[in-house]
Amino acid sequence: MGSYKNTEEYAIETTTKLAENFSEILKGIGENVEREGIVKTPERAAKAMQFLTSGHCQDPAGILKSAMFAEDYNDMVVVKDIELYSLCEHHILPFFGKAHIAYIPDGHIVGLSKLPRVVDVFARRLQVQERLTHDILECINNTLKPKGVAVVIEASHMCMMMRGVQKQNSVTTTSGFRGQFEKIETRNEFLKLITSDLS
Ligand SMILES: Nc1nc2c(ncn2[C@@H]2O[C@H](COP(=O)(O)OP(=O)(O)OP(=O)(O)O)[C@@H](O)[C@H]2O)c(=O)[nH]1
Ligand SMILES: [Zn+2]
Repeated sequence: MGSYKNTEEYAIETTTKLAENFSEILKGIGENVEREGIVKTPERAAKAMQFLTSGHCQDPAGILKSAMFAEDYNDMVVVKDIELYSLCEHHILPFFGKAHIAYIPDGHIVGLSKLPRVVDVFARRLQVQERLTHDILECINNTLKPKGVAVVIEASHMCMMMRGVQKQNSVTTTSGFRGQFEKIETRNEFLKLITSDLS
């Protein structure tokens, strides 16, 4: 009997192995792993890590393909302010912020919710912000095959805030553009829409 409601979502052998390792980490930082507050922490941390990296075994192209609809709409579709939480692969600390996505259909539109789902699949991996941006961009480009696609991510990195250089207010922006968004007017229209309140 698991003590967490999401137990069935995780491979139990992996949870067990990770929990053993987290227990060693706790000992390594001088904790008493028997004390009441943290006796279940190795298992909790294991499940949290499994959740935060669960995108490694999900199929983002399949998510898009599950809701593509033939539609004769040829203008820009923008979904902005998609919140994201990922882990930097250097320190395994969170980076978090917003993704903005646009595409121009070429015969097919995609269910709107699928774009944030694709963001989550790629964010729930060990990442760098640049690769996360390109993963999302290429997935949409190769699967939906639109006339153009654009992705902008703005994020803050805990490894630059809590430790290291300790800068609390820096925001990193990454972007990628394909197809019609490589034209400056189309790109500018998208950038204007994501910075306005009217998109
Ligand atoms: N380009 C890029 N760098 C990242 C990202 N996340 C973290 N980093 C950086 O990865 C780098 C790793 O540099 P190292 O010098 O090997 O690590 P470090 O000694 O912990 O570096 P400091 O963070 O400067 O203390 C750091 O400059 C981090 O800021 C990311 O998404 N993209
Ligand atoms: Zn980092």
